[in-house]
Amino acid sequence: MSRPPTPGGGADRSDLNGTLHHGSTIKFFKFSRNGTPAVTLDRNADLGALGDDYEEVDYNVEDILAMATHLGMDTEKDEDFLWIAAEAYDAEVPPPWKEFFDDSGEVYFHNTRTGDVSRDHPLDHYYRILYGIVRSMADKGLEVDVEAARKDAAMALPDQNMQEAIEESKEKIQQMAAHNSSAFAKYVPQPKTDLEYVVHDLQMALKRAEQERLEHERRVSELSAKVMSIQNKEGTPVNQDILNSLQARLSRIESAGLANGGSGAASAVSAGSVGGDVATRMARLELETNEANKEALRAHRERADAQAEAAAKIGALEADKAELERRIAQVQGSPAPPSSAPSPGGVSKASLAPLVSIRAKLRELGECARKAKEETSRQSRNFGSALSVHSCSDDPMAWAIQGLVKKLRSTSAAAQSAILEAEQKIGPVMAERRRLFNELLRAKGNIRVFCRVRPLNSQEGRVSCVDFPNEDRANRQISVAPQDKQQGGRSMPRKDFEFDRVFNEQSSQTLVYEESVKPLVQSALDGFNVCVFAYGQTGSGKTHTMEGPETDRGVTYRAIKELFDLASGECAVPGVVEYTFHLSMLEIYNEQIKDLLEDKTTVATKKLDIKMREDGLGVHVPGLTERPVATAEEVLHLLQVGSKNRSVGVTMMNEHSSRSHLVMMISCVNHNMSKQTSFTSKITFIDLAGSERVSKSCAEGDRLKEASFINKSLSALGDVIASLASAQTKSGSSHIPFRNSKLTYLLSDSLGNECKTMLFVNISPSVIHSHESLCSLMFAFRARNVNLSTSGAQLSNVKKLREVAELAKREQQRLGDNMKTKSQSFDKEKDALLQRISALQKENEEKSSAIQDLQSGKAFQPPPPSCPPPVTKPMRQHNARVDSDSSTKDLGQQLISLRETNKSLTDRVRQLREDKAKLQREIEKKDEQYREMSDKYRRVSSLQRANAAVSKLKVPRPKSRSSTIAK
Ligand SMILES: Nc1ncnc2c1ncn2[C@@H]1O[C@H](COP(=O)(O)OP(=O)(O)OP(=O)(O)O)[C@@H](O)[C@H]1O
Repeated sequence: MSRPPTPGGGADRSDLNGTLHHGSTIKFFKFSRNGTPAVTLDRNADLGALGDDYEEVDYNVEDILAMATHLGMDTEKDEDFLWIAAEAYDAEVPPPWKEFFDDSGEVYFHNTRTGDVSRDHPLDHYYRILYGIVRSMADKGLEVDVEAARKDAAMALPDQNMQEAIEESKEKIQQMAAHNSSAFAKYVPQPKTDLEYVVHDLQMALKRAEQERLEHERRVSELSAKVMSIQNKEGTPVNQDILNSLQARLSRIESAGLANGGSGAASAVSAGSVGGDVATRMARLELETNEANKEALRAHRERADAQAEAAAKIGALEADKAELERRIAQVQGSPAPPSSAPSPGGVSKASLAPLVSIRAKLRELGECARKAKEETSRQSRNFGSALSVHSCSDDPMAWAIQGLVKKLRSTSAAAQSAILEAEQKIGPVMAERRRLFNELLRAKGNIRVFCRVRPLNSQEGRVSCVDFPNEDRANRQISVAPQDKQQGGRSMPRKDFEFDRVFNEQSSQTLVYEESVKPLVQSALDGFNVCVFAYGQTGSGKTHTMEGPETDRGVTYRAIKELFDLASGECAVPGVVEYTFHLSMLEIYNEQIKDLLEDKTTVATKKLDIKMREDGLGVHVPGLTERPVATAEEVLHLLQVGSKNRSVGVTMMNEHSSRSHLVMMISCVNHNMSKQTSFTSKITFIDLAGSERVSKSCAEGDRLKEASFINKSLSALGDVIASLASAQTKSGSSHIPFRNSKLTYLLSDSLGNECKTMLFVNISPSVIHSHESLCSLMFAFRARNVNLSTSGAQLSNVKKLREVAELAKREQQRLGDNMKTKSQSFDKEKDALLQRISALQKENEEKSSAIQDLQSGKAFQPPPPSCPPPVTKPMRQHNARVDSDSSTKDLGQQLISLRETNKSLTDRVRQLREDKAKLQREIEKKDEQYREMSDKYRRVSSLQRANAAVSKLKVPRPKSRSSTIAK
C-alpha cells in the first residue's frame, strides 16, 4: 500500500483526470483522524502521519458526480472537492432520522421524533456548507484548510437534535396550554388563567432564548468571517494577538448571551408568578365565577383529571429535558462513539457554546416551572384546609373558586354568628314573654269555661228561660229557670251559674273568638297543647260556634288564620325560629275512629286505633293521615274535604254529625335552626256529639246504641276532668281514667298539666230545652271548678285574685259614679259662668257702641238713672260665689279698666265739645266781621259808580283838580 497523501493537500490531477470518465471508478483515500472519518482523493495529502491507518476506496464516478450536483457543486470546476461528495455519499443516517424507500424505490428520510419527512439526507445541509467554505477559500486563492472548514461548517449548522428537542418542547407546551385553555375555558373564558399566563410566559422566554441563540450564531459567523479575513490579510500564521482578542470578545458575547438569557427567564418567572396578582384577578373573577361556581364545583373532578394530564405532560417534558441534558453532557465530556457519529470531523468546544447557552436557559425555564409549581402548591395548601377534597394544587381556577367558597363560608359563618347573637338576645326575651303569657293564662285557669246562649228560633217561641244577672258589668253570670214538665210546666227555682264568660244571644262570632280562643293560639305556638271543646245538646249552636257559616266564621277558622299569621309574623324569627304544621281530621262514631282526610275509597273501610307512642310521650293514631299544611287556606280546603268525607255513606248528615265527635288536630313543630332543636305542640278542636239524655229521645235500636256511646264518652270526659281536679287538689298522683273512651284516650296528652283546655257550653234559651240546658250548665260548672295546673293554695289565690279584681271593678264603678256627679255640678257652674260672661260681653258691646257714637259726633246719651234692685240673699250668695271665681275676677278687672277707659273718653269728649263751642264762637265772630267788611265794600263800590256817572255829565270843560275835589 502506497503512502497516502496529506488530507486537504493538492489533488493528484494526473490520477484524477483519467478517472472522471463515465462508467469508470474514482479512487479516494478513507481514513480516520482523532476518531473522525475522513475521505480524500489527494494522494499527496499528508497521509504519512496516519501511518497505515487509511484505505484506498473506489467509487463509481456517476454516483459521485450525481451527489456533487445534488450538493450544488460544479462538477467541472470542483473536481478537487469531489471528496465532499464522496463523504456525503458515504454518510450514515443520524438518529432520530431513519432511511426508508418508497414504492418506486426512491429513498426518503423520516425524523422519528418530530415526524418530519425529507428526500434530502439529514447531513446534506452540512456538506453544502462545507463545500461553500472550501470553495470560498479556493476562490480567494487561499490554501484550503479542511479542518477549519469542517469546524466552521459544524458551527453554522444548527444542532439538529437540539433543534428538534426545542421544537418538540414548544409543541408540547402548546399542546398543554391548549389543553388547559380548553379545560379552563369551560368555566371562565376570560381572562386567561394563571397557568395559561405561566405557559405563555414560558413560551415567550423560550422564543426569546431562541432569538438570542440565532442572534448569537449570527454574530459568531460574523466574527468567524472576520477571523478568516484577518487570516487572509495577514496570511499564515494568523496574527495570534488579534485572534486572541476576537476570541475573548466572542467569549464575552457568549457569556453576555447567557446572562441575558438568564434575566429573560427570570423575568419570565416574575411575569409568570401566579401568586402576585391572583388576589386582583380573583376579585375580577369573583362576579363571573359566582354564577359558574356550582357548575365549576361539580366539574371539579374533570378539571383535576385535566390537571393530572397536564402534570404528566410536564413530567414527560422534564424527562425529555433531562435526556437532552444527559446527551449534552455526553457530547461535552467524551467523544461520540464512531457508530453514532453521523458527520466526519469533531465538534469543538466553541461550537458547543450555543448548546450550553440553551441548556442554561432550559435549566432556568425548569427553575421557573418549579417556582410556579411551588407557588401553586403554597396557595393550594392555603385552600387545602378549607376544601381538602379539592386536591388540584396547581389549578388557579380552583384557587379562585375555593377562595370564593371560603369567602362565602366565612360570610355564612359571620351570618351564622350574627344569627346566634340575635338569637341569644331574642331567645331570653321570647322565653320571658312565653313565661309571662303562660303565667297570665295560668292565673286565669288552664281550663276555662265559656257559656254561649244562641238566639231563640222560630219554633221555640219568644219565652226564654235564661237570664243574665249583672250583664252590663261582668258578663259572667247566667241564671236558668227550668220548668218541671212532670209538674205541668211549673217553673222551678232559678239556678245561677258563673263561668269565665257568658255570651248572650247577641254576642257576635268576633267577640266570642276574641275573648275566648284567641289567646290560646299564641299558647299553642309557645309549645302548649291546646284543646277547644264545644259541648251542648243537639241544635244548641256547637257547630255554629266552632265552624260557623261561610259568611261569619267560627272560632276554628279564625284560630287557624291567627295561627298562620303568628307563625309567619310575630312568633317567627326568620332563619332562627320557624314552624311547620300538619293537619289531621277524624271522627269518633260509636267508639270507632274514622280518618276524614283519607282517600274517599278507603275512608269507610280503614280501621284505626289509638296507641301509646314508643317513647311513651303521649298517644297517636297509627295510619291516621297527617297532611302538611303551610297556609290557612290549605287547612280550610282540607276541612271541607274532611266534611265531605264525613257525610260518605250517611243518609241524614245533620243527624249523623250530631251523633259523632268531630276532632280536628293541628300539630305545630317549632324549629330552632341555630340550636338545631325542635318541639311539637297541638291545637285540637272538638265538636262534641249532642249531649241530650237518652231517656229524652226515647231512642231504641241503633239510635239507642249511638246515644249510649255518646253518653259514655261524654261522661268519661267528665270523669277525666274530675279525676284531674282531684289529683291536683290532693297534690298526689292518682289514676286518671283516660282509657275509658276513645275520646279521652285520644286527648290524654292535651288534658292536664300545662295544657290549655277551653270548653264552650252551648245552650238554647228556650224553656222547652231548659232541662237539657241545665244539665249542660251543670257539666260545665263541674269542669270550671277544676284548674288543671294549680294546687289548692293556688286555687284559693286565684279566687282571691278574682275577688280583688271584682273589688277593683266595683271601686272603679264607684269612682266612675262620683266622677259623673262631679262632672254634672261642674257643668252647671260652667253654664252660670258662661251666662255671666255673655252678659258682661253684652254690656261691654253696648258701651263700645256708645263710645263709637260719641266719636262719630252723635249726641252722647247718658243712661237714665235707675235705682239698684234690692239685693236678695240668694243673689248675694251667687255674687259671692261668682266673685270668688277667678274668671269672674278677671272679668271684673276688665270691666273696671273699661269703665276707666269710658270715663277718660267721656272727659275727652266733653273737652272736645267745649273746644268745638269755642271754635264755633270764633267762627261766628269772624263771620260778623266778614259781613261788616262786605257791607263797607258794597257802599264804597256804589259811591264810586255814582261818582263816575256825575263825571260823565260835566265833560266839555276841563276842570282843575282842586275844583273837582271841592265839588
Ligand atoms: N249564636 C247563634 N246565632 C245565630 N244562630 C245560631 C247561633 N247558634 C246556633 N245558631 C243556629 O242554630 C242552629 C243549630 O246550630 P248548630 O247546628 O250549630 O247546633 P249544634 O249544636 O252544632 O247541633 P248538632 O249537635 O246537631 O250539630 C243552626 O241553624 C245555627 O245557625
